[in-house]
Amino acid sequence: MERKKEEEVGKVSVIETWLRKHRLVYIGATRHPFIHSIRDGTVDLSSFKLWLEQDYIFVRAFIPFVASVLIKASKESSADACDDLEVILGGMVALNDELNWFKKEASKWGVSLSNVTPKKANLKYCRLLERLASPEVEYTVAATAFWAIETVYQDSFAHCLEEDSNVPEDLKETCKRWGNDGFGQYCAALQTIAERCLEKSSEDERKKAEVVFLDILENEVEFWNMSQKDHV
Ligand SMILES: Cc1ncc(CO)c(N)n1
Repeated sequence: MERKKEEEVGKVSVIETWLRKHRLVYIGATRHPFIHSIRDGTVDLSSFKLWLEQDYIFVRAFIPFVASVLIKASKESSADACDDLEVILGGMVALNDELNWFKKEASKWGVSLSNVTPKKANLKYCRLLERLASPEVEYTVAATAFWAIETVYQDSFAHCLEEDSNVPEDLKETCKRWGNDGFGQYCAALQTIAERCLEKSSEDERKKAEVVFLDILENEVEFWNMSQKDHV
């Protein structure tokens, strides 16, 4: 039924196809037990603090990756890519706010960010970011990765803000940080960029982007696991 309708309306986007094909992995990354525990208010606070410390390190490593996407966007010559630069630059500005937010949030919880040792899953994810920042990685692949990384957080934390949730008052700020509508629109803009690139790209490039998409989802699952593991 659904398929027939799509044929009438037009073809399904590349990203939509992936989301269907890899639905279980995507759900694993965006509906993780750690996220459920924030959503229902049963979260273990030492897990939350551990996540906060580790995510601060991740975000610091994320910034040079986003800068690399910005550089790639600036070299795109096609006319339809001219707005990409502004969207990505907006993302960089938001990351500056985010770093300040981490510092504020850490002091609220009595967490020190100055001497955090990155855990294995975090190091692994940061190394993936480093590889993806390389000039050899095509803009399509990098833009897809960027979209996926932001979207996992957006989808996860927006889930925590749904009406039937029971997020503790002092964790609402965190959920809003990534779950708010503005961040949702930003992720939609990143999706538009990635999708446009994917539609124009070669089969080979599209395949590479799909592999990276899956790699990111798996790293996100491991990142959530890491936050819970030592504290269950
Ligand atoms: C692990 C991780 N993934 C995605 C984001 C989104 O910025 C983040 N802050 N941390």
